[in-house]
Amino acid sequence: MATTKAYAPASIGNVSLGFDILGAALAPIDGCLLGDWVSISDAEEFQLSVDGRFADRLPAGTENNIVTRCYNFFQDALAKEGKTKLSISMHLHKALPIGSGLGSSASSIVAAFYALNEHAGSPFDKDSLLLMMGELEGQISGSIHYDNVAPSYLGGMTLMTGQASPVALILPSFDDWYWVACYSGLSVSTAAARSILPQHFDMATCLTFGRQMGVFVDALYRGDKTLAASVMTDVIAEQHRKSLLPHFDEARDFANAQNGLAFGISGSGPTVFAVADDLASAQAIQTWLNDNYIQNEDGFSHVCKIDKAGTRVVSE
Ligand SMILES: Nc1ncnc2c1ncn2[C@@H]1O[C@H](COP(=O)(O)OP(=O)(O)O)[C@@H](O)[C@H]1O
Ligand SMILES: N[C@@H](CCOP(=O)(O)O)C(=O)O
Repeated sequence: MATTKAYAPASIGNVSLGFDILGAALAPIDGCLLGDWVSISDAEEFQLSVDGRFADRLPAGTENNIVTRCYNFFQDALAKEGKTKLSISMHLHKALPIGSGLGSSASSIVAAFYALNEHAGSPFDKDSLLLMMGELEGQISGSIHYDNVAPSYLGGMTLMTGQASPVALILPSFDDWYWVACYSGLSVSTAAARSILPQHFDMATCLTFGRQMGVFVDALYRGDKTLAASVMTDVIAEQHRKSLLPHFDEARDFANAQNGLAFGISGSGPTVFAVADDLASAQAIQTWLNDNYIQNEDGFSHVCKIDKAGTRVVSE
């Protein structure tokens, strides 16, 4: 029986400075897989089975799982192209907590579409698949944004173009940067965390947002780490969302005092991330976050590098 299994890494949406347009995929330095995986097998009838640490937090009912929606969307897309529909069953390994700010729904969506496309013999190109992924992410989080699906799919640090092709660009990143990601164990709904944001921003904020993005991309291409880190601040969402995150300001103060280069909310939180360019600082920040930011037994942290591979087929 033919089986296809795809893994899609966790991701940091926004990376502080790029609300909805910048994201980064994560690879823990201890080699563990931080992301969901989806496998597909030939079958007469569609079924979705689930397992994994956070499977029991998924909504009840196969039809309410985003993976089932991906399956239906993909089958319709095949039919529109005049191609034969798949006769399969799917399995989701749910490793990422829901509402964590680690791109949990995106990880399931990316792994599902990637596995479906591979299993079907790759009928859709990267941009077509990304547009499908963004559409499904939009259905679940309230509006289409690619800053989790694009890095999880393509790998690296990705910038959204707003164009149909290419949907996203992979930016250079610094190989010596460590990204400490700490999930507090609380759940913050992305849709709710989006609904508290203002719909309009003043001129000064818009100018800062644009300047920071431009400077950041230039600094990445020139390898200027100090300048790149100096513009990694969030003028859009952080001031509105940090009240949902107990100990956020103390965590930032500790990271800054520990040679941290940048600190912010991962996606819509409650995960926070800190960047350091030496392992000792990254580990000191991780220890503090473990002791002070984690709120319950669901919480965890990882010291990561950027995952440059993105989603990939993995063996059984
Ligand atoms: N496979 C899945 N993975 C994650 N969330 C799912 C999945 N299937 C359905 N959902 C639902 O989608 C919503 C995702 O919430 P959201 O806050 O966007 O999570 P995240 O920020 O972790 O991606 C939740 O209501 C969750 O129950
Ligand atoms: N740009 C989005 C990112 C949401 O990421 P998630 O991991 O919390 O789903 C936002 O900030 O709303």
